[in-house]
Amino acid sequence: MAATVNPDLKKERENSSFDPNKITSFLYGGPEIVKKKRELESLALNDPDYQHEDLNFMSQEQQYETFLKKTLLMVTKVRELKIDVADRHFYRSAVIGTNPDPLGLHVGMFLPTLYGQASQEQKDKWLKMAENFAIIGTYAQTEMGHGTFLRGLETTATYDPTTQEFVINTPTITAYKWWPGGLGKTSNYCVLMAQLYIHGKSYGPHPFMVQIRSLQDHKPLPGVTVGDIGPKFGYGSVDNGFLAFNNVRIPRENMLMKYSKVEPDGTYVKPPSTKLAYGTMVQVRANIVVNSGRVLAKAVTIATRYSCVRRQSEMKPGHPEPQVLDYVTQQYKLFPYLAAAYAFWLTGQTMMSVYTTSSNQISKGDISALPELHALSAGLKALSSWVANVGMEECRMACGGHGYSHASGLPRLYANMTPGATYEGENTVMMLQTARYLMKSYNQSLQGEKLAGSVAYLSGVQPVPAAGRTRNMLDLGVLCDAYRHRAARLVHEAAVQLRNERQAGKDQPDAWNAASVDLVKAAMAHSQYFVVKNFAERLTDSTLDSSISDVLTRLCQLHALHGLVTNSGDFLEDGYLTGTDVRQARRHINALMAKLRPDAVALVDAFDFPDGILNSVLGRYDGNVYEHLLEWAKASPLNKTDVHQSYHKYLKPFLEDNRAKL
Ligand SMILES: CC(C)(COP(=O)(O)OP(=O)(O)OC[C@H]1O[C@@H](n2cnc3c(N)ncnc32)[C@H](O)[C@@H]1OP(=O)(O)O)[C@@H](O)C(=O)NCCC(=O)NCCSC(=O)CCCC(=O)O
Ligand SMILES: Cc1cc2nc3c(=O)[nH]c(=O)nc-3n(C[C@H](O)[C@H](O)[C@H](O)COP(=O)(O)OP(=O)(O)OC[C@H]3O[C@@H](n4cnc5c(N)ncnc54)[C@H](O)[C@@H]3O)c2cc1C
Repeated sequence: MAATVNPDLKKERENSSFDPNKITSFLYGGPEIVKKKRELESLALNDPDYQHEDLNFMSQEQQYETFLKKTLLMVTKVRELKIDVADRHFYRSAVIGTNPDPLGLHVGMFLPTLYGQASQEQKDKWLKMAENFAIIGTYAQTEMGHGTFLRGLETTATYDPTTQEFVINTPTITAYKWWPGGLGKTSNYCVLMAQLYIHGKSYGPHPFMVQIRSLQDHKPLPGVTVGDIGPKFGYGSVDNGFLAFNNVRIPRENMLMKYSKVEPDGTYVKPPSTKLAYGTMVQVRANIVVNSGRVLAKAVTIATRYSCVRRQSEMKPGHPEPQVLDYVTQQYKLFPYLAAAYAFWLTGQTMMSVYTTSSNQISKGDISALPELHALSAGLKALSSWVANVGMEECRMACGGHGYSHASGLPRLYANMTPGATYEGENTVMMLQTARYLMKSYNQSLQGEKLAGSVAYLSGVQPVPAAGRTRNMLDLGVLCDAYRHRAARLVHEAAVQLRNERQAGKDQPDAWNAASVDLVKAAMAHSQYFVVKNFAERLTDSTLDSSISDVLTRLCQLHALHGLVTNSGDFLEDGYLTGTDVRQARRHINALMAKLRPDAVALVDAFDFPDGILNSVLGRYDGNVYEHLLEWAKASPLNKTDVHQSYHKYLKPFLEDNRAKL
């Protein structure tokens, strides 16, 4: 086995213009954090207790069992090692890689819902148990018939004042809870979203704490039907489940009552906003923005390293085969996603800081930040997960045939991450939520109100510049202005279209539906402007070393220019940019790619994913791809014996029969 680094990758690293550690430090928030991250990762990756056969060689049942064992062990070890809460994600992501785990919903939604929606008494009662995994819960909201439309949920929680209980029921097949992670086999509790009924009146979806399995033998409690929904596109390591109730009674105190309340006599106390019950989803959407950046970073790390190791075809007659990354078309496949990975990594950080500030404000009772937080997180969640989806697939195809093998890590990455476009709010639906906020804000600005936050720019649409003006299309200020203009114009045009539909006689919902393609386009442009502006602003950080600010600036320019060229119609339509500007933009892209080429490997190294986390033969740090491909294939279950048992069962008699008939 080759112990040395592949010479092509070695040369790439020697020729880069900067030290990748500096960018790693920038991406993670300083050298101390990077040090901690690396320590925790190597602790997890070198722990023999976490080793197991490749998941790709396992059935769904084996994957679930392996991951259950592994995540339970992780919980115990995190406690023993006394890892700080703030650092746990480093350890966790090294243990689970890019696979979801059966406790993911407990940590990611069940606990956050208790923190965000439970009253103090309820926290006193359940938090200690939940935080210490004495109970395991999930977030059971989606039903077979309704995921998007929460007001359409059919599960009922009917208050019975005589016993001071809620009676939970699943009135139809479509009311079965369907999808919640960890529900199928793992959880014994859940936060259940159900329609609250009091004295025959409906109050809409509310969260309830419901025990579903016995703490003694893990059997479903009386009246509870629960199980696994079966194999999926990915997510083999998680037991997504179904759940139904038949007259299951829970105490009144089990409705999560931080905001809405039901008094013993059945009096309903309204929350300051009914949407506070949707708070956990907002948090997870903000997290998806962070994850999309990371996932894209993983995919481009794999494809970029491999493209330096892979040599193919003859570029110049008689010359050695070039590294495929030297083909400019290959650069055009990968570098825009390299730039997008950086863009979303940084957007994710800003999104999380907006989330933290706003949610602190909200939990103190000031809910004024809620609409902006919802609109921003919905739009960025949708944009980032869409780009990650397309990018992961582009990276897979850029690896040629080997990209299709599970050895590349890319099919599994894709299958596990693509639902980010669907769960936690289907992307089109999320863009329409952002559009709703944009339309409201736009109308407020028409009425002379001053707008703040991400929509402040809607207050004044910039005029189209005079013809003949030349621009420097590499100037980040010019690029931000162009994105800003496009967003403001598309918001304006969607608003005009809505108004025209109304004037043509449609009611508001029909007009909204008729204008919805343009509304999504406007929300997309708004979100893209946010990402480009955020990237450019981060580069103004005066502590940035010039060697890295130069290369990061190129990435930012490439990100903005690539988006501009691929959506050029939007910028040209009203004459804001000219054909010359777009032509210039295309030329700059080529020049930027040529400048980025020697830094490509260093730029992906800077994401600092150890091999154990990347889990890809093609993306290995040492580039020794071919010998490990062979080793990986040899470990495949079909190769455990030279002659497979099916030969004796089927092939042998078939061949013998055919030979006998000759
Ligand atoms: C689509 C909507 C937003 C529609 O809700 P609606 O009540 O019909 O609302 P509407 O009439 O369109 O708007 C009414 C109003 O509510 C606002 N709003 C809506 N959601 C929020 C929020 N979260 N925070 C703050 N405000 C919110 C809207 O902006 C509207 O405001 P407005 O009237 O315009 O002032 C909602 O139903 C929804 O959020 N659906 C998506 C469901 C979802 O995200 N499910 C996630 C399940 S858990 C999961 O998938 C976990 C996977 C994790 C994993 O496996 O890793
Ligand atoms: C891997 C995975 C894990 C999940 N985990 C959980 C979990 O832990 N807990 C949980 O509760 N749920 C979970 N879900 C469910 C998930 O949240 C829902 O699937 C998601 O919210 C989308 O809802 P839906 O399935 O009803 O899609 P639908 O709304 O039926 O979407 C179908 C199509 O209709 C369109 N559409 C729907 N409404 C509108 C509209 N108003 N305007 C325009 N177009 C519209 C959509 O854009 C989409 O194209 C999970 C799902 C997956 C795939």
